[in-house]
Amino acid sequence: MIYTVTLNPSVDYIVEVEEFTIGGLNRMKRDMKLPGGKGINVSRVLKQLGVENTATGFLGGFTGGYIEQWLGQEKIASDFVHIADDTRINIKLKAGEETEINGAGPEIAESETASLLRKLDALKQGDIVILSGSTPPSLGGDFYSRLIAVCKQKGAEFVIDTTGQALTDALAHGPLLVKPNHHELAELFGTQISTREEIITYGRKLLEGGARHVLVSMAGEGALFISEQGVYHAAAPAGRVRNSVGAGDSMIAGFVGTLSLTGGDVLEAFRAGVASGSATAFSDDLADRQKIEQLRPLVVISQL
Ligand SMILES: Nc1ncnc2c1ncn2[C@@H]1O[C@H](COP(=O)(O)OP(=O)(O)OP(=O)(O)O)[C@@H](O)[C@H]1O
Ligand SMILES: O=P(O)(O)OC[C@@]1(O)O[C@H](CO)[C@@H](O)[C@@H]1O
Repeated sequence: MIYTVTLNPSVDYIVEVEEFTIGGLNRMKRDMKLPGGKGINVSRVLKQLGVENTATGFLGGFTGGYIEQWLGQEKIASDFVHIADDTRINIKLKAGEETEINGAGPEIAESETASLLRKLDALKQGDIVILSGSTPPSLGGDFYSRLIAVCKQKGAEFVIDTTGQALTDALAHGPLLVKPNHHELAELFGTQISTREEIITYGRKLLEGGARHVLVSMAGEGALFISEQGVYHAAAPAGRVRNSVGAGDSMIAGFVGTLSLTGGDVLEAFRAGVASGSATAFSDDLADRQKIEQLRPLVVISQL
């Protein structure tokens, strides 16, 4: 079974204005309220790909209820800890460019933390746990380490999509996949990255640090895949970008879902990852199956 863990879900409030005036009254041209948070996005795209999975983490209040109901309508199995505080609302403002304002996240009580750890007790060998997104401040910086320890103890594989120290600490435990974008990769090493060669150099360091597979996404420039099998580039298919929120999560879903469906074909997984990321970038909501399948044959992979 594949599990996604979203410690800090969100209702993504996508707001489109013709022109944004700071300090003035802006009227929305269009708005959408979507379930969000990185692991939840991964779950929704996995479902589109026909990969059954269970979404877990913390949900609370009217916002948490909204997300749970949406997942239910899409027939995605969910097993969240219900918390007393409200799940956050993240604002995604579209005014030509995309501006994001993400909430810090709710207060999580110790008893709620203990409930999540108890749920993970059911993990077993062969399971894959996808740990994605930020951690609400009340959980403390090392919470992912505790979850990784449970995965290891149960013999489950894990994927981690987060930033900073939590990502660095996770490497030594052998994540199945890490997927920084090229800006996050540079930040992780406290450096500037301007060429493909530099991305490969720093991406290899993640592999040497313990990751089994490394994807470095580069938005419209596609992605690099770095693993023991070699280094590959995939160009992103061309299309009109509508909403790139969740493109990275879709890429993780495409990769992990296809790896699991094919029994380990990493290049097919890479292709599906890029197709899923781009399919989301070209959609208002996350990618659906039809769009992913349409783009899959258009992804050109070359070995470097
Ligand atoms: N403008 C775009 N055109 C085509 N494909 C895109 C575009 N933006 C994203 N993608 C696809 O999605 C993948 C992931 O995108 P990106 O590098 O933006 O990830 P990310 O920064 O983690 O995204 P996010 O945080 O918005 O979820 C890219 O490798 C590419 O395949
Ligand atoms: O604040 P975090 O947890 O880092 O990111 C949360 C978030 O920006 O990530 C998803 C897109 O990847 C959105 O659905 C959500 O709003």
